[in-house]
Amino acid sequence: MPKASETVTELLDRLSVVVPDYPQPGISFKDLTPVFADPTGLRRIVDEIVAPFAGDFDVVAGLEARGFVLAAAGAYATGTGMVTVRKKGKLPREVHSEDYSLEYGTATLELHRDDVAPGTRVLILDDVLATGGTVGSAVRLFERAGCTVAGIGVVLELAGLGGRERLAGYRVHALQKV
Ligand SMILES: O=P(O)(O)OC[C@H]1O[C@H](OP(=O)(O)OP(=O)(O)O)[C@H](O)[C@@H]1O
Ligand SMILES: Nc1ncnc2[nH]cnc12
Repeated sequence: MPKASETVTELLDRLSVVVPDYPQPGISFKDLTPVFADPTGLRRIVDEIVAPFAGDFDVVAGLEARGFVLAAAGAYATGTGMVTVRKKGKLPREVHSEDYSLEYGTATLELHRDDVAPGTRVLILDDVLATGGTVGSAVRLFERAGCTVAGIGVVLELAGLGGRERLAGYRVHALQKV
C-alpha cells in the first residue's frame, strides 16, 4: 500500500520490475508495464514527465512501442496532439527513416513526412533512455522534418550507457536515474 506522500522515485521502486538477462544475456531489463498498469502510477509519471516542458511544445511524440503509452496520455493531458514514431515498415505513407543501434540490437525508426509541419515544437517521450540510440534517431527524424525538439522526457535513465551525453544540447528530463 503506497503512503500518501510517496515520491515518484518511491513509486517507481515499488512498481517497476528488473528482469535479468532479458532480452539477451547480460541485459538487466527495466520493465515499467506494472507502472503503466497502476492507476496512480500512470497518472503520476505522465504528469511529472510533461511538467518541466509546460507551454514549450505543440505536439507530443511517442516512440514505438512503450513511448506510445506515455505520449498518448501526455498529449491528452496537455490538450496537444500525438505523433507516432514507428519501427520500419509500419507507416503507410511517405516517411523519413533513420537507422540506429540500441542496448540490445539495431533498428530503424520512421516518421510520416507530413504528420508534423515545419516549425512544430516537439516533446519526445519514451520509457527508458539507455544508449540514446532510439531517442537520437527520433531527434534526427524531427529535425529532418523541419521541427524543433523542445525536449525529451523519459521515465528511467540508465546511467553509464551514454544516453545523456549523446543528447548533449537538448533538454532531457528523467524521472529517475538508475
Ligand atoms: O537508449 P536506447 O539504447 O536506444 O534504448 C532505449 C529504447 O529501448 C527500448 O525500446 P525497444 O527498442 O526495446 O522497443 P519496444 O518499446 O518496442 O519494446 C525502450 O523502450 C527505448 O525505446
Ligand atoms: N535495460 C533496459 N531495460 C528496458 N528497456 C531498455 N531499452 C534499452 N535498454 C533497456
